[in-house]
Amino acid sequence: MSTLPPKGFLLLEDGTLFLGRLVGPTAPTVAEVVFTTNMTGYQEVFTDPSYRGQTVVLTAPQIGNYGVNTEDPESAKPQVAGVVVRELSPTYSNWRATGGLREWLEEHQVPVLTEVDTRRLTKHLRSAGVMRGVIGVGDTPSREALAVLEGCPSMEGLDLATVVSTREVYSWGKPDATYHVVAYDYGIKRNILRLFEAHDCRVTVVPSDTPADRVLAMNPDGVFLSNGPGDPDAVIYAPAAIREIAATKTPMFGICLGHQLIGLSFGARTEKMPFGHRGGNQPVKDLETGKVLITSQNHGFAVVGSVEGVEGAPDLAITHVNLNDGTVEGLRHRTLPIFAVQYHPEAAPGPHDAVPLFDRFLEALRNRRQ
Ligand SMILES: NC(=O)CC[C@H](N)C(=O)O
Repeated sequence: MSTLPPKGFLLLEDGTLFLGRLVGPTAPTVAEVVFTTNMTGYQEVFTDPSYRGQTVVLTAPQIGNYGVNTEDPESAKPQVAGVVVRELSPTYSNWRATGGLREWLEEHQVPVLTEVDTRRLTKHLRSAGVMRGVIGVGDTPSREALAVLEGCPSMEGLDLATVVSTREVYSWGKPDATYHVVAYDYGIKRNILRLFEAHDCRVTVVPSDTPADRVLAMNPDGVFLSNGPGDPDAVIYAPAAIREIAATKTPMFGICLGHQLIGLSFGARTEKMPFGHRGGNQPVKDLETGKVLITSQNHGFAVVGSVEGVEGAPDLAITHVNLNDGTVEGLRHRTLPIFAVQYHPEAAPGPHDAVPLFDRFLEALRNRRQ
């Protein structure tokens, strides 16, 4: 018989308190509290480095029923600060499972606040905006928890990409692949690397602050700018390197944080969104074909612009917009072989509607060789 976990709480910075039961470490854990509407793919969400510095609320009412496995992680370990759920499944069943979610999160010391009214919490974050929150043990926040909450920096202005990036250069894919891509790692997800491999590319993954001349010396067919956590505007060294590579007409492709950095490199601004887009069913319109894609997303910042264009960046054209709120979801350079999307064509988790974008990048690599 397992004993009931102790009582626990989530206190938001606006004073709203949510009660539940706490599984895992009991020391106060503070982070930005965001919600995702993904129904499945919790292991991919928890291991996505873009979630660094965030506590994730899952709107799906039961999490963990298919366990965890060794194939789905998007990085070596969970990256989230904390997890908030309605129900943490007490059991799991799946042919791929190698263990339970609860045990896996406990092993990695990630606190889970369970038995929370996640519907009320999500509605609150939707109307008040995402904000910092502290998870702790008991049903009244201790003075220590309040102090920790007070000391938590805002996500705005925070460079987390540099923190999660690889320290060393490494290779992915078959050495005899046709194309060579250099990927800037701002918090890269493994499924992006798997998809490059499946598209006949070998990838050299480099630290986020690698100078442009070092990247160009690797003689890449194309350069990829990865997803990643934190405020894009705080990755201050990235735009200069991106502009230097762009000037050589090397094809470039950016996803999520990479998309935002391309925007910033050519004069655009980024801004924090009220509650972001996180989930597997965000409708995006491709303005060039008129087609609507259902996309996987995870971002809290966006490039400022609309269907009319990107503010401050006349060299960039808008290629995609979000149909829920009209925000910018895709960009391309008007004269250079550079394009980027705010959403996640690599899915993991989520729909595969946008996977053909990898073919588009491949086409740019092919064209360059001709
Ligand atoms: N998934 C990502 O790359 C997220 C980008 C950025 N950290 C944001 O929140 O908007």
